[in-house]
Amino acid sequence: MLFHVRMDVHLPPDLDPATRDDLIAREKAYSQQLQRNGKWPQLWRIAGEYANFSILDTADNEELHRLLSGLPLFPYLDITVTPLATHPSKIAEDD
Ligand SMILES: O=C(O)CC1=CCC(=O)O1
Repeated sequence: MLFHVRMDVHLPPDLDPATRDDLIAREKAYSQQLQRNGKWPQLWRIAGEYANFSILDTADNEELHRLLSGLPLFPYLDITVTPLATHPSKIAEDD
């Protein structure tokens, strides 16, 4: 199942710099592992914002929730999820 996910990052301005760096490093490692195993096929920075648009590909809503709630930055994210369905006008890859 494909999901469009928007994540807005809201780190407290007074967060200890070492804690901030550690969170961001762990977030990167976590997301890159999911990219490598195909669960997170698209990750885009929204230009001009500390936010991203992502496509996640999970077996079901429960797996999506598990992956998102495991993000190291999860306590600092506003997350908006949109389920995706195939558009009837989309051409096949080989058309
Ligand atoms: O958009 C961000 O910076 C938050 C984030 C999600 C995956 C990642 O590596 O960073």
